[in-house]
Amino acid sequence: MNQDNILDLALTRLDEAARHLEIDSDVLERLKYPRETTKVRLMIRMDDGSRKSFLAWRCRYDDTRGPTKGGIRFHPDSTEAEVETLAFWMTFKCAVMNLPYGGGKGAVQVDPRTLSKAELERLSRAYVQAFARILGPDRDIPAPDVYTNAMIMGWMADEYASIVGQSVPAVITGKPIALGGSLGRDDATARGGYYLLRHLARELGLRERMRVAVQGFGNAGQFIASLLAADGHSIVAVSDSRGAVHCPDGLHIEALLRAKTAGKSVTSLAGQAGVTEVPAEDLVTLDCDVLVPAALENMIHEGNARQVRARVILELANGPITPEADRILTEAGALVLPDILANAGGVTVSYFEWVQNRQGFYWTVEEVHERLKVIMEREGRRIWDIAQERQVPLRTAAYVHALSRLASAIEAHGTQQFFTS
Ligand SMILES: NC(=O)c1ccc[n+]([C@@H]2O[C@H](COP(=O)([O-])OP(=O)(O)OC[C@H]3O[C@@H](n4cnc5c(N)ncnc54)[C@H](O)[C@@H]3O)[C@@H](O)[C@H]2O)c1
Repeated sequence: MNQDNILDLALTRLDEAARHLEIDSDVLERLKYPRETTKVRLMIRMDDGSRKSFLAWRCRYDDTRGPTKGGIRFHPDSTEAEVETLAFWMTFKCAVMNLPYGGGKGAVQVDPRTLSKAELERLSRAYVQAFARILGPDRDIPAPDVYTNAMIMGWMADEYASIVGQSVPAVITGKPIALGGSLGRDDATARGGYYLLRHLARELGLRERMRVAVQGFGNAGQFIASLLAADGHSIVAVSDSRGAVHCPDGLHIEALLRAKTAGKSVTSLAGQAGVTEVPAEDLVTLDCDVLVPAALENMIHEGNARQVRARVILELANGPITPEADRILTEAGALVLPDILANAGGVTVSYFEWVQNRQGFYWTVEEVHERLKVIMEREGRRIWDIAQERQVPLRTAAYVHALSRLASAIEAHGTQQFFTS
């Protein structure tokens, strides 16, 4: 995702939502641009004694509803435009879920697989040193994203504590449990999507035993497959970067998980009873009731959208459907549960972690699940109702819902009408 116009493309969602609401022009002026994007060059010592530099960014897109919140990605293709687009999405995701946060995002342009563990630690600490004046539990709160994890968050929290001279666990979420992480954070994204799907199953016209295809068998993909399989649904296909496997009677999830734990591809199951290997790109076109994109951006595009046979798509990945593909799917009658709602379970449990850190009082996993369920069902229902009332796709309804919350917060500071009347 490194085209220069990706933020412009993302902003078309804002314009579309604005057409359904009567909002002050101040609101759009505020939301059309990121509040601040800081770019730095991080310099670290490599294991061989040399020094190497890496570009890094932190964007705080909008903080009207609270401190900015969003992950840090370590990826060789990261760009400033991508960071700003992801921060824009976070602004809307937090508003959809009514979390008291604005949206932010960060990135380092690096392939972390080329670094040793010690170099990775130095890079993570250098990121916090560079951005410490922007970060803070009431200012900007990072979390993991692509190729960053709980250990990296632990190093970052530790570095922040040394800079400010005290432990401040609420400055970063997605930490290891031993350092103040929340129970239930590991499967939160998938679990949120699972609660949403279960809650709206009747309205979505889903049958009691669904056939599900999952694209991307990583964190989000493995957990959603396990949760749905445990309820008796059939996972008919899964894919990873190396290929896909298909079994119309349902794949054996435990065997797939074992293969991944052993470092093998899902395709290693091919050849077992009824299991065939198919090219990874064919997964989205297979016959199923629910398609779950849980890999990367732009996987469903103009070139394959017409072949999608699923009637319901649960977007666990961020931005897996291009705007053209979205139009094709909507015209064909597919129902897309959009990313800013469907994968918001992750940031919601991050919010729970921040709350627990600030209270110094920790919840059981059952409490985390119950609170997540309540929020997913409440906001999912509201978005379903908006879509029905206004006869718009669920994605537009989610943006309308978020924009009305953002507009109320921005307008509460006084609108043009207030100052001129
Ligand atoms: N993990 C979270 O909490 C979280 C929260 C919100 C959104 N998301 C989004 O969900 C998506 C997946 O995140 P994750 O944390 O599960 O990442 P991950 O790295 O654990 O898993 C990604 C999976 O996608 C597979 N993949 C890569 N290219 C593929 C291809 N061409 N075809 C099929 N599979 C391919 C990889 O092999 C891997 O199995 C991303 O878009 C991420 O932004 C994740």
